[in-house]
Amino acid sequence: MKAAVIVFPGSNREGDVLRALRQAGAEVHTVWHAETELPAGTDLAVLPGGFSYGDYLRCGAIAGRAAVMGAVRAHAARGGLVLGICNGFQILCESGLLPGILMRNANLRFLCHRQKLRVERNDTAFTRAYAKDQVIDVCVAHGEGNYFADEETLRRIEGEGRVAFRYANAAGGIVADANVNGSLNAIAGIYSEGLNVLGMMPHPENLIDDLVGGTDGRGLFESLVRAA
Ligand SMILES: NC(=O)CC[C@H](N)C(=O)O
Repeated sequence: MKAAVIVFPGSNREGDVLRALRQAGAEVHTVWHAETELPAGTDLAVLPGGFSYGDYLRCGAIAGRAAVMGAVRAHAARGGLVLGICNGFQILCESGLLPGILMRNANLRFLCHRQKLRVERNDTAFTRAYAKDQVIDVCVAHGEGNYFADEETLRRIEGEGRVAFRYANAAGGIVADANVNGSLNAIAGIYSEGLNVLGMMPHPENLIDDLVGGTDGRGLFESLVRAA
């Protein structure tokens, strides 16, 4: 599997996601935001976490209009896989590749801690290595992760089974206490209509090694390598 990790000025998780992809067996290339093409034969484009363009305007707003996004959009339109994590999710929403928007966390604080997620479905390229409704441990690290969409969009996303992950408690319960940033319907990640684009706020790439606290994040990268 060939993956292209896009780097913007201010990205800071590109090394983490590169390591997670390599560990799962992918061939990984980094691509600077000013490029207008992805490496030939790219299966997966990854928008990593960070603070692209210093989070000016809104997180991801400037990166969403970067030159490389034309190539990412074309890749997605061909059915190619795209993964956006945290700032990457914000960029996907800002570029129109995914519906809705990420607002300031409800408590107006930057959140940085471990968090449980419920895997809503396991029949996509991103989640085959997990069980449906499995509760996984991930890390959250964001100031603007409060997912919002208008009523009709939300109904469509839910109706089409496009919620990938929800913030949950350890038993998989979707409860107010677990919804750390106030997202609508506790949404932590969503798919595109074709299920080939995934944007998610938490960081699975930061739990891929027992040495740093766990390996629940590995399944996502293993699923992608298997799918490709
Ligand atoms: N870790 C990240 O990608 C952070 C995303 C963004 N800068 C925020 O604070 O919301």
